[in-house]
Amino acid sequence: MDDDYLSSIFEKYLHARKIFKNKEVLRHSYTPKELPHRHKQIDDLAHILVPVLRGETPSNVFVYGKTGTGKTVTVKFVTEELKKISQKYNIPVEVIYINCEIIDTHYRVLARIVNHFKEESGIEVPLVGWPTDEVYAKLKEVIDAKERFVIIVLDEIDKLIKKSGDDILYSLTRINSELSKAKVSIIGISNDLKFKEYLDARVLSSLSEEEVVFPPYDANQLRDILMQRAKEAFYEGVLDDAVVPLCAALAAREHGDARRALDLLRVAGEIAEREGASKVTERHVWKAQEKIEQDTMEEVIKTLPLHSKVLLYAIVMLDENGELPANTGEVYSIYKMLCDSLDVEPLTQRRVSDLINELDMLGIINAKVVSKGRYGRTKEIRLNVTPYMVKNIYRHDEQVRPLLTLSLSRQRRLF
Ligand SMILES: Nc1ncnc2c1ncn2[C@@H]1O[C@H](COP(=O)(O)OP(=O)(O)OP(=O)(O)O)[C@@H](O)[C@H]1O
Repeated sequence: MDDDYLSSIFEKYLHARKIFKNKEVLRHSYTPKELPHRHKQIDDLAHILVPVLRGETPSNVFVYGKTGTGKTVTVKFVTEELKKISQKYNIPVEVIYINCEIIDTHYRVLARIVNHFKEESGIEVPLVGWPTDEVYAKLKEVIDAKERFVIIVLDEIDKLIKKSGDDILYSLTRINSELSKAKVSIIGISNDLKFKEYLDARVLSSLSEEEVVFPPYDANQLRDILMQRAKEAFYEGVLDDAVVPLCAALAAREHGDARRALDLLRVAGEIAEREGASKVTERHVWKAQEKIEQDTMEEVIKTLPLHSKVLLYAIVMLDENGELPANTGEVYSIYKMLCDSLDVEPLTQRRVSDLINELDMLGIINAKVVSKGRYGRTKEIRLNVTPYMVKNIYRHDEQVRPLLTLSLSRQRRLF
């Protein structure tokens, strides 16, 4: 790269029209002051929590709806307001927000609650090491130190239950009978309704004393949400008229996900900025869509289990050798060779056939069943991502990195 090239990049940036006035407004962590199209849910939650202001314990609530429907932001919005108003009237309310995707064990949830009060109690539980019973006893002690309401928000509660079972909910939903001064209420949030099956019937009924449902947004609603955020995020006149409706329409297709809509708008702006463009146009939105899809796919591939990664690499090798579409048997024989070179025990062909279906469902490959007349039916397997993408991911993955040095013809000669 020479000096001229670099200085031309700087010049371009310097003279480019500014796109973002405040990009933070489009980030997931930003809580907007208004939440269009969530009045009903805000109202429902407010009515469920209002007993606090009269000195009564609110019911537990189960909040559910698909991803990006505004559950977290609405619960935070309502509980923040509740805190403000309770302070005004000197009613002691503590809200403890716990993201169970990160804090995902019984022990860690209890520790997080105890540590919320550490300044007041002087007690801090380490991240590991204490017997769980002892942490629970401390939790009761610190919570019950005074008369107050404690609202515990368990966001992504399904992750906690799947990983650690429902003991934690069993304890927390019964805790009020063991306290003398404080009162505890739980707000559980989830985008996965199936997790209810993992719950004991009594736990489920006390968690869902009240339920608040968040339906997906439609394209018009997403447009309003984006418009409101776009006004603060972009300079005036920078967004082409078609940009917001297109972001809204694309995200509405993805089960009405406001997070996706905001990401599309932000990434489209970033792409326009990088190009030195003076306006964000539909073309930038389409590019943003492509980039987000690629990033999501990369994330999915990164988190595949080992055997699926090996299997995918067998398909990549066949693709690079011009041998796709292939059938399950052909893919299986390469997969076995690759397992051998990694020193891992291969799975059976039947199990691998299931993994092929899973990769197909994830959109990484295409496995179409075709009829071969009297020879029965077989699968035609094709790759849906580029070999380049897969190799790039595997380069940073110790377990499968050795596969990158193998060549198909050499492997075949060896076996
Ligand atoms: N009505 C709304 N008005 C403004 N912004 C919204 C609205 N609904 C959602 N958002 C924004 O969309 C993004 C996703 O919302 P949120 O995190 O609350 O979704 P969620 O339902 O909790 O999703 P998940 O189940 O994936 O956690 C956030 O950036 C949030 O600020």
